[in-house]
Amino acid sequence: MVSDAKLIDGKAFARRLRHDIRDQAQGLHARHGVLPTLAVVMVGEDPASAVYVRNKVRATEEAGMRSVSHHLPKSTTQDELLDLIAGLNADQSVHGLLVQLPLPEQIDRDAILDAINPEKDVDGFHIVNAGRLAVGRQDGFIPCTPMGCMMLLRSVVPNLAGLHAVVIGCSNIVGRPMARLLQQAGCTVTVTHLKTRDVAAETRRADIIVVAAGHAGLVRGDWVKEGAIVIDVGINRVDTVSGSRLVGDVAFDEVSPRAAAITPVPGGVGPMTIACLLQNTLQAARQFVTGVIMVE
Ligand SMILES: Nc1nc(=O)c2c([nH]1)NC[C@@H]1CN(c3ccc(C(=O)N[C@@H](CCC(=O)O)C(=O)O)cc3)C=[N+]21
Ligand SMILES: [Mg+2]
Repeated sequence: MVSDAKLIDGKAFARRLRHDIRDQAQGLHARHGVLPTLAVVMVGEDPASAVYVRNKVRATEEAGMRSVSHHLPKSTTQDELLDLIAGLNADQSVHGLLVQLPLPEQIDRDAILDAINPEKDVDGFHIVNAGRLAVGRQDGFIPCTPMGCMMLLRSVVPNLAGLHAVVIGCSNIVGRPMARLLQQAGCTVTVTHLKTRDVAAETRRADIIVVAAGHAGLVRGDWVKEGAIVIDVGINRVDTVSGSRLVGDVAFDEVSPRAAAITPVPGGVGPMTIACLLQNTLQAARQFVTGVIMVE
């Protein structure tokens, strides 16, 4: 007899986390006079990006932190964007800095990401922070989505050591850093990607499945072992007769009866991504304070 999976409530988890962050941000401000500040840069008119940026700005302010946003036209040149980043890097009142992706095609994404001061790189996308994570150092910024996934996993299974985790997708933003974090937590990790011959054969053996493929309903019921934990990073807008709705990369109705625990979409990983961005912004402001104290 199968019982329904335990729903992992990312929205509630994120709300508690944002509340804790708010207290800590206030404490930092009271003790050191530093108001943690996040600069968000968006280029162009991608409607989904505009929604995410608005949500980030609102969450930052609700957590008692300051946000500065810069919205540049779609025609912005790479040099113009680099100039803006240089100014924000030099601005002592800005602790965290992110450039919303995707960028227009005339701009080289890696050149932009690598221009951000790594100590302000709250997305954790700079090559220095990717490198820190890759070699297991603890002093970098961890990308927000994988960080949020780890928190949700640990809320279900505090000790992940020895479990077999399968990550579907190997982007620099989710899959790769996710695999590294799982490995550091003691999991045996398999990463599947577009060239993998039989993804389902891998997921069927998994205790933990993290899917970030950007493919609605990819993970079917028979891909999942009874009692597995399933983390759905997918955000797919699909059209229905009554408008559009958001679905993940997991065929939720098929998978949830088999899984021990599963994240919904919406209300799972997405809200955690934003809460972890605030966590990283607080960390950036703390490190700024520590640096100032050491210089004094
Ligand atoms: N430099 C950069 N950093 C990012 O972190 C980044 C980015 N670029 N580009 C786009 C992706 C996407 N992303 C999401 C954040 C929150 C939700 C989120 O809150 N989702 C809600 C639903 C939101 C809705 O209803 O549309 C949920 O899943 O419950 C989703 C996706 C951050 N991204
Ligand atoms: Mg979600």
